[in-house]
Parts: sequence; structure tokens; C-alpha cells
Amino acid sequence: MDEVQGMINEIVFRNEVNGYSVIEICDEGEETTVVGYFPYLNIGETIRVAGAWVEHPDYGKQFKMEAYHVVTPATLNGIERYLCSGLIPGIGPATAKKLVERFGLDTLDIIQYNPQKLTEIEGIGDKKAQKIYDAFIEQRELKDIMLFLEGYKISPAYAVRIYKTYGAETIKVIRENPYNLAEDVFGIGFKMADRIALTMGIPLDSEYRIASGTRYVLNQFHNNGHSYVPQELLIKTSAELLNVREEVIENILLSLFIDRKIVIENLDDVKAVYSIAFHKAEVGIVRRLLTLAQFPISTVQFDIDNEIRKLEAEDGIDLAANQREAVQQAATKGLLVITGGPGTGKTTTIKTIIRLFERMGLDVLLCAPTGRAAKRMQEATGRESRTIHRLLEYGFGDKDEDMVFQKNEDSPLEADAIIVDEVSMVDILLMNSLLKAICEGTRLILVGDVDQLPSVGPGCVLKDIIDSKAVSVVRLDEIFRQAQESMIVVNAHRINKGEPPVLNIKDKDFFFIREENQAEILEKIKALCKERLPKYSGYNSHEGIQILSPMKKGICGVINLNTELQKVLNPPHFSKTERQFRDVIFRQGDKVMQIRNNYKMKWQSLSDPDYEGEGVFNGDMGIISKVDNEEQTIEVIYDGERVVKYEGSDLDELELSYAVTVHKSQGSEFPVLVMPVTSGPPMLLTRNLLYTALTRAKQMVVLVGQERCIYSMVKNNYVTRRYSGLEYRLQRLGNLNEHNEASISSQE
Ligand SMILES: Nc1ncnc2c1ncn2[C@@H]1O[C@H](COP(=O)(O)OP(=O)(O)OP(=O)(O)O)[C@@H](O)[C@H]1O
Repeated sequence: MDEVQGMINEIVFRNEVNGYSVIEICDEGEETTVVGYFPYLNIGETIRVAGAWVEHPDYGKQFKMEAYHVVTPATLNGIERYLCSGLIPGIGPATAKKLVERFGLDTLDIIQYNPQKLTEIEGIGDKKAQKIYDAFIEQRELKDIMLFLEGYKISPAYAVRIYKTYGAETIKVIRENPYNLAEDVFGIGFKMADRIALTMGIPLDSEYRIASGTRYVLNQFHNNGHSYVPQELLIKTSAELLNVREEVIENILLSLFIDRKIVIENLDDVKAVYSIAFHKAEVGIVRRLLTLAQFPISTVQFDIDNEIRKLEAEDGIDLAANQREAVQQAATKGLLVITGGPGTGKTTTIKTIIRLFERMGLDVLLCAPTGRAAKRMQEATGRESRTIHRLLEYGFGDKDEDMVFQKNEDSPLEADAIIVDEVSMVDILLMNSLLKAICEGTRLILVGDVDQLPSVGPGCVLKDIIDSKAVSVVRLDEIFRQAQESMIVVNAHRINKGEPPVLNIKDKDFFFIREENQAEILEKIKALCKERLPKYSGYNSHEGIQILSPMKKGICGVINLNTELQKVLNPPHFSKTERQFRDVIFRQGDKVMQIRNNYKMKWQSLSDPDYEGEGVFNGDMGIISKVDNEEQTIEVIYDGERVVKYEGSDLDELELSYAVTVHKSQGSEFPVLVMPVTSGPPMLLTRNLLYTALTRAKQMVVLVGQERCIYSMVKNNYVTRRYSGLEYRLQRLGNLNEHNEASISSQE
């Protein structure tokens, strides 16, 4: 085996997922190309590589790495290049130069052992010195962890994620129980954890392995929207994954049940297996909903019918019979559900309910599951509306670091009425948390469109509540004349009933452009967004025009659409800085979306820099206003007002958002919507998805693709079944309560 040594001059190519890299190393002016799977690499570092010389047909002589180790940079040039390679936020080329000029070969030791001295450099204060120290230590730890994990064939990209979860504890946690990885680290499945465990010598039939694997399968079902899993299905799936007999799983389930790690319950004729949290949530929702529904609400002093008539006269509207019914019931019942499709008057009804409640002197709180939905509700009603999380004061608890809802059964919401919009997006955990904070006697009004896609999290709460018939529901089904003018509304209702949409009526708002293949669809969408739609609609793709796609992958999937649209809508320009993060380039001027709720992320007001707050939420869209490659930060302005600074791996939470998936668009509305319609997985291309997509548009819809795909989506009434016990429990307990009431009154 040969050996070469040199300082890494350039990383010519790197696959972040598996670590395969082509690098240039330099030793005393002599350059060598080295290729191989490097878990960890940094410009400026010197490496010693063992391997063999090979001849590449295109690139000539290269050194193929078999093994290598890193030699800490030992020359001034090496240290400077190492520091400004993008490794440490806060150190760019200028700072690196100053540091090396001042501290010479001791620079890295100073950072590691005496960071206070860094403040001797102009422009570095205490805060920045601390930041540099933290990042440096993090890099050192990360390097060790990457090398450790490489022994188990874990790629650098996963190694970073694992490190982000466990920090300096990583190696200890994995040695203790590698199966923790599957539960704790986003994107790591049981199989990867299992591979590590088996390599570490844990036997195939270890009880530990079987229990972890079975719980992992159960969690997978929860992640796919199920509140429980039928026992038989869980046993079968787990036995297949773990390659053991079904009896082994059956025994493990029993011991997990005895140890109170899971719940097994007979729901009618199904043996349902739940994780504890989901079982608690489901049972809690049922109890609390029925309590609210059955709590007597007194309105004797108030002539509600008369008051509604007065409101109608003042607003110059004539409520439809079921709208009036909804307003009356909202005032007289503890719990009411209002459901209806687009244009059926939900917002008008909510507004009337609020006005009536205000006249009755009731305190009303408004909320919705996402920031965008809450904002829309606020705009439509002219009253403050918050996200459910904000309403429940989600934040750090007194005792520990965990985030908790500060509003709960011990500190309930103080209100006479609470109106929740877009309830179809609320999952069982959030619904339970909300209900915990609502006292008996507070009126709860749940509003939503039951035909929308269900929540991302487990359960189908709105549908189950409605189908159970255990609580009062008012369905709004009349499309008002004003709404009928819109083909978006008319077509949404047609699609919901399984009828094909009517396309391209002159002077209307629903367009279809025929393109046969995906490459042409993509080109057409690019042209539409760049030229035609901005001219025609007055909006642009940064503001107002939104592309939705059913899929993430493929030519017309969100990932490729964003790459391609960025090229035409925000191309590189000498005046715009940019930064590559994993496979994405973030450029000044790009439209981006936050993809996770982050309650700790700080923002600053653009108009008043002294005004600050915390929290950026899943689905928030903004524009990149600054890319600072010296500080290694990216600034995003949300709603033209809140400035958020992303550092380092925060960028994991940011995506380009010229195009977003239909699932991500739930709860949002856009003036103009463009969507590719082309073939794809039938489980995805459903009526429900098309309906949800179209109802996001307010002024114009443009579908680009193949008519037959639209028709097959309309016909595809496949609704993924979600295992949920909510409807069953509501029915059973609701009936039981009714029965008890009836028997009590007959005894009286
Ligand atoms: N009783 C009514 N009489 C006449 N017009 C009405 C009535 N109720 C609602 N409308 C009108 O119908 C249209 C749709 O109503 P609204 O916005 O309340 O429906 P929505 O269900 O909230 O719709 P979307 O879900 O699309 O926002 C509006 O233009 C509204 O003014």
C-alpha cells in the first residue's frame, strides 16, 4: 500500500450523503487528487492517506484512499485556510487572517484553551469569542463522532444529525443502547440502528432488540397518521422487520403492556395497540368533548333570535337557515361543530357568532392550528386570532428544559367562548392539549372543512367527531351566489362530489394548459411564473403566485421545481450573495419557507429593531434579505416585518418555497395557484388532494399537464384509512351518557 500526505487545498466534489469525495491535496507545491469515502474533511487540514494509485479514464492519475487520518494543520497557511473554510461561523477570510497574524502557530490552541485572548483582535468581543470557541469545540467533537460512526458505516450526513441530537454524549448513548437512535434521531430508522447494534454484537433474538423494534414499528404507524395499530397487523409487520417468529412479538407486546409502555384495548372487535401518549389523548378528547357538549349553557336573559335578526339587518345580509342555526347553537350549546366547503359561508357565520357573543358580553378567543390560518382568521374577522400553540402559551416549563403548554387543566383559558378555525388540521395530541385548557361552561366552536386532507399528525379528529354523531354539527352546504361566480369554488365542489371540473370558461378564474410530457410542463410553469402570470394577474412568484405540487420528487416535484424556478426567478447576480447548504443554494432574494415549528428562534422587528420576539413556525414564508458569508448567517424577512437570522445548521429548517407540496399548503391561501397535473403514485394523486389544493386559491387556478390526470384524480376517491378509536369511543360513551340521563329522568 502506498501513502501520500498533504494539506487539503480544495474539495472538488463531495456527496454529503455517503461522504464520497474528490479532493486536491498539496505537499510542498506538489498536487495530488485523492478520491474515496471520507466521513470528515476540511480545507486547510493536513491528512495522511494510505491507498493505491489508479488511472481514471477521464481524469488521469489519482490516489484511491483506503485509510486516512487527520493531522492538525501545522503551517500558518494551513491554519488560516482551515479557519476560513466555512467551519466556524464568525470566522471568514478576514478574521482568519487577523487571527493567524496575531497568534501564529498557536492560533488553534488559543481558540481551544484560551479563547478569552481572542478578544485582543479588533472586532471580536466576548460574545463572538465564545461563539468561536463553541463552534470550534463542536467541530472537534463532530470529527471524533464521524470517525466513530464511520466504523459502523454511518454516513457523514447522518453522523451530523446524530451529533445534533446527543451532542458530546453521542458515543456514550450509542454504546449504551444503539436502538435509542431509531427513536430519537429524525431520519434514522430501526434498520440503521439495528445494523449498528448487530455490528456491536447484540444478538438477533435479544429481548432488547425485539422490544425496540416493535415499538419502532408502532411509532411508524403513528407517524403515518394512525392513533393505534390493530395487534395482528403490528405483530405481522414487526415479525417481518425483525426476522423473528410472530409468537416472539406477541410475548414482547405482553411484557410491554405489563410494564405500562403501551396500551392494548379491545375496540369493538379489534385489539388496538396504542403508545401511551396517543391513548391518553384519545380518551382525554372523548371525555372532555362530551363534558363540554353536555354542560348546560344558560341564555335565558338574552333573546338570541331577535339579536341575530338585528345583526342581519345591520350587516345587510340574510343568513341561510343553516347559518342561522349555527349561530343559535353556538350561543346555546357548550360545543358545536360547523363544517362546509369553500364559499358556503363559514367565515360569515363565524363573524356573526363573534358579533353576537360580543353583544352578549361574552369574552371570545379565536385560534387556528397554523400561523397562516390564524392570520387569515384575524384578517377576515378583524379580531385577534392566535395559533393554538400561542393561545396555550407553549413555552419552557418552570422545572426543566422541556417545552410545555402553560395553559392546561390547572391554568385554564379564561374565556366564555373559543372559536377554532381549520380544525381538519388539528391532530389528536394538539386537540387534547387544547381541550385540557377549556373549562366546563366555556362554549367551544370548532370550524373546518371535513373534506380537506386530514392533519399531518395522528388521527382524523374533525371527521371522527362529525361521524360519531355524538355532538351537535351544522353542515353548511349552500354555495352563495357571490361564491358561485368563481369557478374555483364551483369546481372544488364538483370535484368533491366526484364530478370533473369545468375548464377554461372565458373570463373566469380556472385555467387548464395542456402539456403532454413532464419536461414541457416544467418549461410551461417556468414561463408562466416569469412572464405571463405576473403580467396577467399583477402578482409575482415572490408575492401572490404559488406553485403547489402533489409530489416532492420527480421533474414536476417540489425539489426540482424549486431548483428550476430559482434559475429563472432569482438567478445568480454579482450583487447577490449566496450560500450552498447541502444540495440547495440559498440566494439573496429567494422565497423560502420555515419547515418546522421553532419556538426558540428569535426575530427582530424590521421597523423597530428594539422590538423582538421568539418563534418561527412551520409554513411561514419569507424572503432572504441577506447572506453573510463572513458571519455565515442568512437573514429572512417574514411578512415584510420580522427579521430572523439563521446560523449554521438552522438552515435545516429552511427550504426554497417557489413550489411547496399540497400537504404543506394546508391552512394557507394564495391569490394565484399553479399546479402540475401529471402521472404519479395513485395513493397520492387523489380527489381529496386535488380538492385541498384548489381550495387554497382565491383568485386564479392554473393547472398545467394532462386532462386525463385531472379526471383520474377526481375519480380516485382513495382515502387512506387511519386507525383511530375516537369515533367509536365518542359513540359509545355518548350513548352511554344519554342512556344514563334517560334512566335518571325516568326514575325522577
Ligand atoms: N347568508 C349569505 N347571504 C349572501 N351571501 C353570503 C351569505 N353568507 C356568505 N355569503 C357570501 O358568500 C361568500 C362566501 O362566504 P364565506 O367567505 O363566509 O365562506 P367560507 O365558507 O368562509 O369560504 P372559504 O372557505 O372559501 O373562505 C362571500 O362572498 C360571502 O359574502
